[in-house]
Amino acid sequence: MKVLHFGAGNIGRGFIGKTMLQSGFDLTFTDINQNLIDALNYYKKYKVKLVGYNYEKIIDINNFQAVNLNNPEILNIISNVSLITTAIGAISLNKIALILAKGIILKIKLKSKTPLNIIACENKIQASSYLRDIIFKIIPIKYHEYLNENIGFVNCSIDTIIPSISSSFEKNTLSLIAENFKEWIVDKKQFKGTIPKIIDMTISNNLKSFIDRKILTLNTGHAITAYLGWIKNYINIYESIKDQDIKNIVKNAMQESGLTLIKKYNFNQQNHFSYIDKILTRFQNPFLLDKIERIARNPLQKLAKNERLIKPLLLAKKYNLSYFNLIKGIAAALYYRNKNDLESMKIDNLIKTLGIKKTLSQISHLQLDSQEINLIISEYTSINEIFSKKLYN
Ligand SMILES: NC(=O)c1ccc[n+]([C@@H]2O[C@H](COP(=O)([O-])OP(=O)(O)OC[C@H]3O[C@@H](n4cnc5c(N)ncnc54)[C@H](O)[C@@H]3O)[C@@H](O)[C@H]2O)c1
Ligand SMILES: O=P(O)(O)OC[C@@H](O)[C@@H](O)[C@H](O)[C@H](O)CO
Repeated sequence: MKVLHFGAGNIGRGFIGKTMLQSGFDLTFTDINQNLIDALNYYKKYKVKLVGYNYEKIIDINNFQAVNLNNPEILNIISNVSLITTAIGAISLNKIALILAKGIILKIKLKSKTPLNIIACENKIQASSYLRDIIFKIIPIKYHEYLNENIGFVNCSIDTIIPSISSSFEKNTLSLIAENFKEWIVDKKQFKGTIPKIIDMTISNNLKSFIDRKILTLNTGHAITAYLGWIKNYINIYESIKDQDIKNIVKNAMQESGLTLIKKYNFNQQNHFSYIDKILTRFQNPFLLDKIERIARNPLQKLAKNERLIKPLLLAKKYNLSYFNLIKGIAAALYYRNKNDLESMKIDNLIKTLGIKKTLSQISHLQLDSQEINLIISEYTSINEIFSKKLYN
């Protein structure tokens, strides 16, 4: 089976590319970073080192192609593959929609009847449906029947931690370190044609709860670990989570979010709290060297209403549950300032122009004089007394 993967970054090379090749597929990577495409074509191989507690395994990855997204050949490839996956960052999905639409129109003109499934493997709730809506707006209505019959937009939940590696464990800069844990769950109902047999991919009839479970637990806790750790000048996630004050806030915030999920989906509380403890152990993995900067990236996105920090807060409010530790995490996110992160600098500018309250209301769509916004602001102003503030690196 032919597969095209958008985004040859950490998860693209370290998990999806690896998985597709191990499943015996013909894989092409595409990316906007020409240096990366050149490196993939030069080395023609890389290694993924899987690390866990008392576990290490090196996997050789080879037999793939790599093409720049701007290479005109990409349209032929899109029209010809049966599976497309993406891992480019949720905010970039709208940037690939046009090229995907053009490739699909070419496929229609070539009278292809081979189903194409598209799986957006981003940390965004129902990312493939989001991409589908944009593509449907671009492609003329006369082709929509074809799209409904032949193009599957398959939502997924994807969980495996793959850090950005600054010093590789070997000369080939494409090689990566990844954690041994992996969980990739896709929605059974959204596939067109036969569901491909992909190793490490689990098919579910109940995906919505799995997506919320992952993003509103792991990513909620990860983000809070990063923002609190940044304030305390830690570099890596494992250092931050080793700090008992931070760990307490993170664990309590994950449990606050967890109690909303238990209420919403009727999860078993003991199982869900064990799931939280397992995630905390994963954050503590010292072999990953996962930088706080990677986890804290794009705070504007992370502070959005439907995202990992605000969504559990609103759910807790709805169900009349406690949310004080989530408030601490949100306040910490507002402190994130990193010159390498444009979104954090945008938040800084907004705070300077609008003040903290209006900024937060604008970013998160919380009501200006709501109880939760007042609690966040109060935490924001007092956070400096608890931790040593660090505004610029
Ligand atoms: N790394 C992880 O641990 C992990 C785990 C689960 C999910 N994710 C999700 O996967 C996505 C990618 O994360 P990552 O850590 O691999 O990031 P990354 O920055 O390492 O990789 C992203 C890649 O996408 C490329 N890209 C960006 N815009 C593009 C475009 N318009 N067209 C083609 N390529 C483009 C970039 O050049 C880069 O190579 C994110 O949505 C992230 O939330 C990451
Ligand atoms: O990729 P982001 O920016 O949405 O979130 C950063 C990390 O929390 C994330 O990449 C995790 O490592 C991943 O979601 C683990 O499954």
